Amino acid sequence: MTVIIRNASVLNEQGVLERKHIVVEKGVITALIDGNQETAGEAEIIEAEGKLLIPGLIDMHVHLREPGFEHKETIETGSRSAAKGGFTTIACMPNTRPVTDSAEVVQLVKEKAREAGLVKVLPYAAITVGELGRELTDFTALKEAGAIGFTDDGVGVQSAQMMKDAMKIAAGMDMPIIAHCEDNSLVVGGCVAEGTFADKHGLIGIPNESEAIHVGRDILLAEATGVHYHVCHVSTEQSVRLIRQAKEIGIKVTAEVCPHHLLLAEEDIPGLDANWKMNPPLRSRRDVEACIAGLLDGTLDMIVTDHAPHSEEEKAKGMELAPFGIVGFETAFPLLYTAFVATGKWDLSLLVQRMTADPARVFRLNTGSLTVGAPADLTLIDLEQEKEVDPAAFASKGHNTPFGGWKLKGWPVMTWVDGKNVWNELK
Ligand SMILES: NC(=O)N[C@@H](CC(=O)O)C(=O)O
Ligand SMILES: [Zn+2]
Ligand SMILES: [Zn+2]
Repeated sequence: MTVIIRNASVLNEQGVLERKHIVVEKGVITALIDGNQETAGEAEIIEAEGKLLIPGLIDMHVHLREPGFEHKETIETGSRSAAKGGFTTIACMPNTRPVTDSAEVVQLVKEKAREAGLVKVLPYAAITVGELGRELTDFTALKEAGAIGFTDDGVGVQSAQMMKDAMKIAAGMDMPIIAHCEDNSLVVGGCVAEGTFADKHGLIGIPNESEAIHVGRDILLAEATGVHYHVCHVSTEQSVRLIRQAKEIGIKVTAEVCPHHLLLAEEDIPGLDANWKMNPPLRSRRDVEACIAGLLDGTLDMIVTDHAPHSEEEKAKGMELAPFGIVGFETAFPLLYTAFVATGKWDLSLLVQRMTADPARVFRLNTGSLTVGAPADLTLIDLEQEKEVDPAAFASKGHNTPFGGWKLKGWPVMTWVDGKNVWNELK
C-alpha cells in the first residue's frame, strides 16, 4: 500500500523548510513531490497540515533493561517510549542481567525487539565478561550474533591494558569501542558533581577528572590501535577539549552528549531528589557551556538520551542510595527544540542533524535521511503545540525525570519505521 504524507514541512539541504508530499512504498521513500503539485493514484493519505517531517530520530545510547530488570523497563515498553519520542532506531546497552556478553543474550534482545515490532533496536555487547573488567568477551561471536559495538556502559574499564587489548581486537574487526569514561579511584562514593550543591548538602562530590582522565587515556590508546573510539555521555569541559584536540590531529574519535548535560548544571538541582541523579552527574555551568560549544562545532557528533529507567521505589531511596539515571526518550526533542531552536540559538537543521544524519554517519546506519530510496523511518513533529511534561503519562515504565512540569514545544506526533506507523497521536 502506498502512503502519502501530504503537506509536510521538510528541511532541504540548505536547512530551509519546504512544503512537500512524501510518497512511501514498501517501506521506502519513493518520491518527494513539491507541495504545489498534485499527487495521483491509490494511496493512504496522511494530512500533515504543515507539521515538520524529519528522518526518524536515532538514539545510540539507551537502556532497555531486558533481560533481568523488567520491573524498570522491557524491550517492548522501551521501544514504545522511543516511538512516542520520535525515535526509530535505538542502540541498547549491555548492562542487563545477564549482561549482554554472550551471543545468546544478543539474540534474545534482537528476538524481543522483533516481537515488539516497533523501532529498530541495535544491541551493543559488553567488552568484559559480566562488565567485571577481568576478561574480554568473545568479540567474534558477539559480532556474528549481531552486536554493533562493544561497551561496558555503566562502569569504566579500569585497566588501561584491558582497554588496549579490546581496542586492538575491535580495530581488527572494524568494530567500534564505546566507552563509559569513569576512573573509580577518583569517584569514591560521590552521588553528585563537586560544586555548590554537594557543599551545601554535605555530599561527596564527583570530580571532572574522573571522566576526563579516561577520555585522555583512551584517546592515546585509540591512536595506538587505530580503533574507532566513541565516548559516551560527555559532560565535562576537559573531555570536550581532549576530544577536540584528538580530532584535530586525525585520531578516530567520536562522541555523544545528553540533553540534560546541555540544559542543566549542578546548581540547578532543587533539593535532595534522586530524579536529578545520573551518571555522569550534572556539572558546572562552565561544563554545560563547553558541551554546547562542542556540539555546535562538531566535537560532539551526536545527541543521545542515555534513557535509564528505574522504578519509583528505587528512586525513592534518596540522593545517596538511589541508582543513577533518568529517562529520556519522551522529552529529548521538545526539550532541545524549546531551549535552543525556539529561542533562536540554534538552527533547526543543526538539532535534527545531530539526532539523525550524524549518528547514522558515525555508526554507518542505513537511515537518518529524507531522500528517495531511504527507508521510510519518519517522524512528524508539531512545533506549535505547547504542553507540560507529565511523567505519569510516559509510555516508558520509568517516570524518573527532572523535567516534570516543564512547558515545552515541538512534540513528536507520528512515527513510522520502514513505512509502518508505530506511533500516532493524531488519531
Ligand atoms: N547513566 C546513568 O545514570 N545510568 C545508567 C548507566 C550509565 O549510562 O552509565 C544506567 O544503566 O542506569
Ligand atoms: Zn554510562
Ligand atoms: Zn548509559
